[in-house]
Amino acid sequence: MSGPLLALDGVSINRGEVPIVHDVTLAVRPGTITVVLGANGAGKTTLMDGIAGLAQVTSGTIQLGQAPIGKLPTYKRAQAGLGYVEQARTVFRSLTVEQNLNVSKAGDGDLGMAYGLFPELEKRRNLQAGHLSGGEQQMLVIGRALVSSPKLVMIDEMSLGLAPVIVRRLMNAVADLLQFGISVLLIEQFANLALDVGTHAYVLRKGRVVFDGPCTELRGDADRLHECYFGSVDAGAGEEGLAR
Ligand SMILES: Nc1ncnc2c1ncn2[C@@H]1O[C@H](COP(=O)(O)OP(=O)(O)OP(=O)(O)O)[C@@H](O)[C@H]1O
Repeated sequence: MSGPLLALDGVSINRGEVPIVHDVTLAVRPGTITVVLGANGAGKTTLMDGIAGLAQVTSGTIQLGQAPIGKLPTYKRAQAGLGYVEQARTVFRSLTVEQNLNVSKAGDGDLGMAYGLFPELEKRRNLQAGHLSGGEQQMLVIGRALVSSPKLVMIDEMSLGLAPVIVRRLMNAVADLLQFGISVLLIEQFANLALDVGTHAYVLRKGRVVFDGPCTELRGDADRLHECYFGSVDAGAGEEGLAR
C-alpha cells in the first residue's frame, strides 16, 4: 500500500458539547510509529477517542486503508483493523493472563503475537492478572489489543506510573510491533523516549496541530519541543516529561 494506513483530514472532536480537537489533519504511514505529543490537556486522548469512535467527531474524515471509518461504531472500527490501548490499565484481575487474552480474541485471532512480544506473559499464562506487576499488566493490556490481528494500534500513555526500565522494555516491544506488520500511533508523556522509536511526530497544543514533521527534527531539541508544547508565552508548567 503506498498511501497512509490511517488518514485524518480536518477532524474536529467534541467532549459532550465542548470542542476539544480542532481541524486535525494527520497520517500514519504503513510500517511506521507515529507519535502524538503535547502538554497535559492538549487533546491527545480526545483525538484517539475520536478515531476509535468513543468521542464525537463533528467534522472531517477518518480513513483506515481505503475505508472511511469515521461514521462506524467502535466495534466495527476494531473489526476493520484498529486496535486501541486506552490510558487506564485495566485487566480482569481475577482471570488468568490467558483468560484475559481470550476475552479479547475475536473470531480466529490467536495469542501467538502477544506471547511472542511478551514471553513474560506466556510464562505467567495461568497466573491471575491481579498478581502481575504494573509493567506486566501493561504488557497484558497491549497483548489484548493484538489478539484480533489489528493493522494499526493506538497506544495512549502506556508509561504512566511505571519505572523507567520497564518503560524502555515496553518501548522496545512497541518498536517490535512493526515486524509483525502492525503500525502504531503512540501518545507518550516521555517525549524523548517516543521520539527515539518514532518516525513522524505531531504536537498538539490546545487541540490544534502545531508541529507536523519527522521525529528527528525534535529529537534532542528541548527548546524546540518546549516551544511546541507551550508556545513562547505559556512557558513553565508540566515539563517533567520533556527531560526523560
Ligand atoms: N469527558 C470529558 N468531558 C469534558 N471535558 C473533557 C473530558 N475528557 C477530557 N476533557 C477535557 O478535554 C481537554 C483535553 O483532554 P485530553 O485528555 O484529551 O488531553 P490529553 O492531551 O490527553 O491530556 P493528558 O496528558 O492529561 O491525558 C482537557 O481540557 C480535559 O479537561
